Amino acid sequence: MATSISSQLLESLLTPGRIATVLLLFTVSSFIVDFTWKPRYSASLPRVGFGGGVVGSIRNWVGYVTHFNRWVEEGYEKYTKHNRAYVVPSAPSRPQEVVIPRSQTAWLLELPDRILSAKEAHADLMHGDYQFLGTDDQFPIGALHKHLTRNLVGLIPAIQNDVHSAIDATFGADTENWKSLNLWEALLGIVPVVTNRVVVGETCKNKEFVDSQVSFVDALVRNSFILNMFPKILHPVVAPFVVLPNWWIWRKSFRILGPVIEKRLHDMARKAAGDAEYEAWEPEECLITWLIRQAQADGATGKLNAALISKSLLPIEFAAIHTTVITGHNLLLDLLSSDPKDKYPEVLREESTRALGAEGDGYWTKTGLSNLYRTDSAIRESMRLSHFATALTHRKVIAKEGITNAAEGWHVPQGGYLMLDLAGTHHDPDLYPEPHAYDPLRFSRVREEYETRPKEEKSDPEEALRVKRLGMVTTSDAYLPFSHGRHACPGRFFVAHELKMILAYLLRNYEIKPIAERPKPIWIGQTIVPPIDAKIEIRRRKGTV
Ligand code: HEM
Repeated sequence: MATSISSQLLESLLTPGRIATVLLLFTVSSFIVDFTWKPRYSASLPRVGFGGGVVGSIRNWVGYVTHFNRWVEEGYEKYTKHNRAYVVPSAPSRPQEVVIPRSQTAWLLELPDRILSAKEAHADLMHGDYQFLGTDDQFPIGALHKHLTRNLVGLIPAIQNDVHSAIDATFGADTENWKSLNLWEALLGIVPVVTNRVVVGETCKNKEFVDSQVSFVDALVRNSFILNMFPKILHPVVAPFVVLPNWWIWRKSFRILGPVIEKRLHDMARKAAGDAEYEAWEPEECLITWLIRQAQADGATGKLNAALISKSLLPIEFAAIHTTVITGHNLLLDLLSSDPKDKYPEVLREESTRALGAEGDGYWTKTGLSNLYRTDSAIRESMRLSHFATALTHRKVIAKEGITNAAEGWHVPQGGYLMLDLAGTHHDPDLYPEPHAYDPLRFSRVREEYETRPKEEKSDPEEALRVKRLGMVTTSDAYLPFSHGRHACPGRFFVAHELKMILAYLLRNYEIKPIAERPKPIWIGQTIVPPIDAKIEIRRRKGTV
């Protein structure tokens, strides 16, 4: 009798309508709990968006997807330009952010990590605690900061070979017929292979492995978007399910990479133990080796584990692959849709032919690549104009007491967020005349004009420094695609080499038709969805095969 009553009760409770109502109530109450947990900012800070309170917050969450850029544009004119901070709404699961004016960039970036954290901000944005399968991303980030740039010169020939073979395989050798190719897919055939040269060395030639890393990053971006739409309080329940594809992809890729790492661990251990057989042996320079070297140097034997090392590569694959693909995509779209009368692709082709000719043996050197002023400028200008996120510098307040800004007197409590507005800065006519035009020689003109001056007109050291700082890897408070300060992207020196070699090889070996109109991205919140349908028409130059 009791059993039949309880089963009747259960049946009546489990009607689809009731389940939907319960789920809806649960979600709404989770949003309310989330809302009450979010940090509150000083009332003295001005706001953009649809207003405060519960109704305003709900409108802001919905409006975030379509209105974020408009809010930041408005904030730039009203507040940033007048050296004032302001608050902009965020996605539902995230706290609102305080946008810091350019004049206070140094203040923001010089605060120590124990007060204002880049790590926590990155982890929250990408839900790294769930998505990177339980690894600490500071291990690979630290290793990359320390080892990448110092090993870059030695890696140039291998990177160049990878660039050439990946481009040949993607664009083909037909010198007669024009091929119409999807540019996004073409770049996905090139950039991940080349990028993986510094991550996994020779294994970058294993297509199945490289494809798995691209799938991992795709899953990461997708999951991040999904989780951003859930109240944070539900993440511990929802996230383990959302990130199941990450585990699956990692397991698949580990079948390929696991034996490579096991062997490297074995060989490096024998070398470190002074085994005579290994005296002349040197490990391949790549992140796998740098992680092992770092763990050996720190005496962190627990980190000398193949599974952990392979998981530690994942945050770097994320930081490196799509950022570079989008940047290359923007660069080619900007360049090919520039006015054909200016013949900019031809100008860059001529420059790289001249510079490579001076190298003698057909291989780039660091000096040769750094002499590509115009190519460097064309990339820097595209990164200025065609940014892929409204902001790329976010910091989270982790100090218990919060932070107080002395210049304006406002306070942000623990858990609050601060950001630098890249979009407004990059399009400010006071910093960049005609800011919405793609002017590929914007920076090289100044550098070249300076070089041609007689010696006596180059005696001002400040001016010399200012000119030198126009190269694409130099960050500043007015140029933020790689962010700025001590957490500025450590991969940017590699990216500069990679993109210059890609562009030089493409332009020297292929004809590409101009594009009549620059395909536009779609914005969702503060990031773009690139125009991934864009196509280019391309044909191998005669006499280059
Ligand atoms: C065009 C391509 C790239 C762009 C636009 C880019 C941009 C950025 C930005 C904006 C940051 C955030 C810094 C901050 O929070 O202040 C960053 C961090 C980082 N990037 Fe890149 N990146 C690119 C390529 C790469 C590559 C190829 C690698 C590795 C080979 C890499 C490794 C990293 C790492 C490890 C960090 C974290 C640094 C830290 O927290 O100290 N990036 N990048």
